[in-house]
This record gives sequence, structure tokens and C-alpha cells, in this order.
Amino acid sequence: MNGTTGQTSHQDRVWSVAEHLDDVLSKIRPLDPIELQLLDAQGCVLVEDITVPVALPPFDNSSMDGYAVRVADVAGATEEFPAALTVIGDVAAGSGELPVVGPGEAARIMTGAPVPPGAEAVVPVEWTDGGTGQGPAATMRHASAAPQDATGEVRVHRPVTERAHIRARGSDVSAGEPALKAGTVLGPSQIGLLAAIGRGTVTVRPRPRVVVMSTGSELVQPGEALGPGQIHDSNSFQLTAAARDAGAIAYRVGAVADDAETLRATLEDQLIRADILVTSGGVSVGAYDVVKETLTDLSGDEGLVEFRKLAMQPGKPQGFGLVGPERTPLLALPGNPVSSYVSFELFVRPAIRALMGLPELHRPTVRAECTEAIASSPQGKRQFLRGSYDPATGRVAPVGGPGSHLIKAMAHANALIIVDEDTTEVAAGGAVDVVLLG
Ligand SMILES: Nc1nc2c(c(=O)[nH]1)N[C@H]1C(S)=C(S)[C@@H](COP(=O)(O)OP(=O)(O)OC[C@H]3O[C@@H](n4cnc5c(N)ncnc54)[C@H](O)[C@@H]3O)O[C@H]1N2
Ligand code: MOO
Repeated sequence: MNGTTGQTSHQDRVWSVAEHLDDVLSKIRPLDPIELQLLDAQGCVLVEDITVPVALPPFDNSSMDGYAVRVADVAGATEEFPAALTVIGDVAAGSGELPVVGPGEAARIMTGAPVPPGAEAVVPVEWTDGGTGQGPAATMRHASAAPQDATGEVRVHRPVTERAHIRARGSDVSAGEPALKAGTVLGPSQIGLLAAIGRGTVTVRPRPRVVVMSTGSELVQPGEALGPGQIHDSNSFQLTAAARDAGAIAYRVGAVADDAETLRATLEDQLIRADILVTSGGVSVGAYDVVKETLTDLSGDEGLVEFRKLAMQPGKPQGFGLVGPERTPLLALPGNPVSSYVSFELFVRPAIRALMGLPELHRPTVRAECTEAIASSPQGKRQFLRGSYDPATGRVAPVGGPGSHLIKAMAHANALIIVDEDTTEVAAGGAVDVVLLG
């Protein structure tokens, strides 16, 4: 499919960052919705409108630990001249059988417990003697230590108005009202609301499964000793972490050697569990750049991956296409560690978020004052330098140089400083756009 002629023309063309991103996003469709348990749906986009089935709160209940009383019984009460009421029992949260509060009576009631019939208000325990016959109570005595407090007499020191300290049925939300609209991203509070209205499952777009595969015969798993010429595989760890951070379920495949057959077989194996495939390395012009070699040669049935040059630094060589029977998106990122991470941020992260159907695909970008001069930036390329952004001052300081092997500087940065295509230098104090990495 992607024969020599097509390949040559693509090689000639230099793509802008925006063109490559548009091409990637134009080929990504949100994943089909599925029904998930509430906690599994965290961070996902709801695809159904949810209506409240029953009012919240479902019944009138107390907002205080105290005594459920009749208003007239405590009118004019003071500490000096308290209203003495007969305690007829306890109403704890979860109580099903409620005592009826008659004239001159009170029921001891706990926060969240249903207001018993006959009661018109709740007096907080601090406004009473707590049944001790002493001064104002600071707290109730535990039922296990003082079971007698559920009966006997309580002295109330202050009057209450009708409905005081009662949370009315439906005061939060009434039955039939919309709870959440389709398109809502489910954060902790939305999950809390769904649970409160009794939803155990919801229909959402699922988290994409991202398979991350690094390539390179020089790569050794961290924790293992290095031989001559070897380095530890850091990209697959960084990219897997980045995929999780973007909201995906990420699977890291150990580094694949620079061997076309192994790579092809590994890809075939991994397709089954991937909504998106990410490779690092092997996309440049070297003799062992096996990702490019293997994926350029896919038969039409297997899909099509294009390799292209971007007007960008780092991240010049990139591959993108759809592979396998499901035409799974594959992004082949350059192997230099900073290049692969910056490429992930710019292209893979938005793709993951598009698969999730999220409304905002991109990291926030702000305008910032650059604390140091940027002496030279390549003409015609969009450069992404690592930076440390201080939201308090709105200033960003470059961290490390432009080299795409500078792993430590990346780890000490929280932002990418954009030096656009037409800018070759930035004076100290000059304004730059900054991508906040969060
Ligand atoms: N003659 C040319 N050489 C190169 C060009 C070019 O245009 N002409 N482009 C350079 C640019 S820009 C980049 S970026 C890299 C991309 O190279 P590859 O994608 O083929 O990556 P590799 O050659 O496999 O590795 C590059 C570099 O990164 C290290 N690496 C790779 N994988 C990992 C990993 N998982 N963990 C840590 N480090 C990794 C690898 O050892 C190399 O040092 O090509 C330039 N060359
Ligand atoms: O463009 Mo490469 O990505 O500098 O290192």
C-alpha cells in the first residue's frame, strides 16, 4: 500500500504541529459507551441524562445531635428557667420505628435521623443539659456508657422556631429533577451524587486501553545491570505513566529489540487489548530504525502507517496510522526521551481524551514572562523547551537546554515553553506561550 513513491512524497513534505495533530484527531472516534460500576466510571464522560428517582433527602431529618421537640414546649426557655421535657427514647440515624413526640415530651435525636411524628424542631444538645441535671451539655453521653439518657428528663435552655435544625425532604433535590446531563465528566462529587440517588452503574465512554511499547536493542529493564552500550528503558515507563495521567488504562510492554519480526509479532499480540498503540524509537533514518521499516511495509489489510517530518523540535520524526482489523490508531514516537514525551503530550494525550469523548483535549496554555533569554531557536520550527512556571508571578524559567536527551531537566520542569516557528530568539523578560503540564 504505502509503496516507495508515496513514501518519498510524504518525506518531502514537512508537517506543522497543527497539521499532524489535526490528522491524528480527524481519525479518532470516541469509544462506544459501556455500563460501568460507579468507581470504574471516575474521570469518564457520561452518555446518559440521569434523573433523580427519589427526593434527597428522602425524609425530613435532623441536622444536629439534640432533641426533637414541640415548639410550644420550649417557648421562652432559658438556662435559668429551662423547659423540662420527658425523654421518650432515642432516634438514631437509620431508625425505622419512630416514637411519637407528644406535649411535654422530647426524643433524643442524632444527625441524619428521621424527625419523629409530633416533633416540630430540633434543639441542639448544647442548648440543653443533655439529661444530666447539670449545666449546658457540650456533648451527648454515649448510649453504651449512659443508657439512662435515652429516657428521663432533659432541660432545654433556649427556644426554637418551627423546623429549626430540620433538613426538609427534597431540600437537596426532588424526584424527577435532572441530576446530571450527558456529557458530564464524572469527578468525585458527581460520583457521590450518583451514589446518593442510588445508581450503582452508569453508561459512560470507557477509558481507552493504551499499549505502550518501546523499541531498541540497547534497552534494559530498570533494576537490571547495564552491559556495554546499554541504557535503561525509561520511555516506556514515562509514556505509560503519561497515558495513565491522561485517563487511560495503560499497558507497558517491555522493550522490543530492533528486529522486524519480533516487532511485528509483538504488535499483533498487543492489538487485541489496545484502543491505541504507542511506540517509541526506531522512526528516524538509521539502519536499525525498525518501527519505520516494519510499519511502512504493512500490507493494505494490515493498515497503513505514515512516517513524516514535523516542523518541531524536539519531535521531528513521527509516525501515525491505523493498524489491524479494527484499524487501531498507532502513534510511533521518536526515541529520544524528551522527544517521545513531548510528542505524547502534544499528540497522544489529546487522542486519548478524544477517545474518551472529553470536551477539553488539550493542556492549558498561558502567556508568561520568560526570566532568561532564549539565545537561539531554529527558524521554521516550533520549539518546546522545558520550563519551570510559577503561577504566583506568571514567570517561566527555562530548565536545561534544548537537547532531547535531557531527562533530568524534563523531570524538573512543569511546563513547556513554546518558541514558535518564526521566533529565533527571546529576550529576557520577553513573553512566551507556556503549556502547563500539571
Ligand atoms: N541522520 C539523522 N539522524 C537523526 C535524525 C535525522 O533527521 N537524521 N533525527 C534525530 C531526531 S530529531 C530524533 S528525535 C531521533 C529519533 O530517533 P528514533 O526514533 O529512531 O529513536 P532511536 O534511534 O531508537 O533512539 C534515539 C535515542 O533515544 C534513546 N532511546 C530510545 N528508546 C529509549 C527508551 N525506551 N528509553 C530511553 N532512551 C531511549 C536511544 O538510545 C537513542 O539515544 O533520531 C535523530 N537522528
Ligand atoms: O526532533 Mo528530535 O525529536 O530532536 O530529538
